[in-house]
Amino acid sequence: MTISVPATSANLGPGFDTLGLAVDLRNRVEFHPSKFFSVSIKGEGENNPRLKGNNLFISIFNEHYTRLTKKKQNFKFSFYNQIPMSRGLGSSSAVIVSAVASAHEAAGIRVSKRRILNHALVYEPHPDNITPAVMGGFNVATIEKNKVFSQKKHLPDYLKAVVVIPNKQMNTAKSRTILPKSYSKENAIYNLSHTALTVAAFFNEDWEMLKLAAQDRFHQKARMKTLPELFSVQKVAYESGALMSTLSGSGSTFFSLVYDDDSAMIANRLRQKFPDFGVKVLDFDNSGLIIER
Ligand SMILES: Nc1ncnc2c1ncn2[C@@H]1O[C@H](COP(=O)(O)OP(=O)(O)O)[C@@H](O)[C@H]1O
Ligand SMILES: N[C@@H](CCOP(=O)(O)O)C(=O)O
Repeated sequence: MTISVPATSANLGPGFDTLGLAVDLRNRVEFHPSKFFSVSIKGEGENNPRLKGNNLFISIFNEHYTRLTKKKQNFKFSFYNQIPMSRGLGSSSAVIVSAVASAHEAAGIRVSKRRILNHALVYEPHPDNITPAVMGGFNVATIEKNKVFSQKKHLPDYLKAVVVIPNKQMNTAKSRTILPKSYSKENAIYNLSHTALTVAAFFNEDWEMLKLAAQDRFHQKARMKTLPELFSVQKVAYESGALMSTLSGSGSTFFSLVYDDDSAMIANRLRQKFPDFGVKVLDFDNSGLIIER
């Protein structure tokens, strides 16, 4: 059994805790029942001994497997990770979603993606990453009565993501503590109207509107100040023709949406200007959670 989940870029500027999309960088896990518990990791996290034991995946998997089967069973898990940790590309959401989905599969219980999403919400209280991780594509999401309500837009092939990934880790929980405790009415209206315009631009495929729409007064500036080169990354991305360029999740990755035709040129400019940062051109992912039986 193989389960895979894509990386995500959340917020997309003004849509704090609300907007997110999936990119084609996946964490994959294979597992089967075994006499002894074992974990092997290839890719991201392979040199991290903490992940070989009771990591976030294992604890969520065990919780759901025991709840569903009322049994204890050892498994052999093999992880193939492409999503860098604590860089704003939704590594924790991918792990949470894959653990919930894997436990249901291991228990022989088939459930809808919506059900898996609602289980994932227990571990990640904002829906902007877990929704595209499960559904793929661009998503707008909210929570009502502990359930996620969302709308998805399929992203076309002629768009690409260019991500600039610094070495610096930014833990999401920690990076939420540096945000203001409250916002003025003026700034609330600013973000509300810009989020609405961003959503409309995605659904109407008005990509040229995104640069104006995707401006934020809630979280980006405070977070980018902790790694000031990110202001220059955004400037270079826009000067090179990016359609939108925003902090990815809580950072440190910077996400740009670009036309496919411009993607190599924009990525090369960013590589030249920021040789210490990783730069990748990625397809968008419209599949989300994939279960291969
Ligand atoms: N592949 C993984 N296996 C196990 N746990 C992981 C993995 N990736 C991320 N995590 C967990 O998620 C945490 C990172 O979460 P967070 O700071 O929200 O990063 P991100 O911005 O990438 O979602 C890690 O400290 C670890 O606990
Ligand atoms: N809305 C959240 C998104 C966090 O995304 P991540 O990829 O950094 O986990 C926030 O901005 O805190």
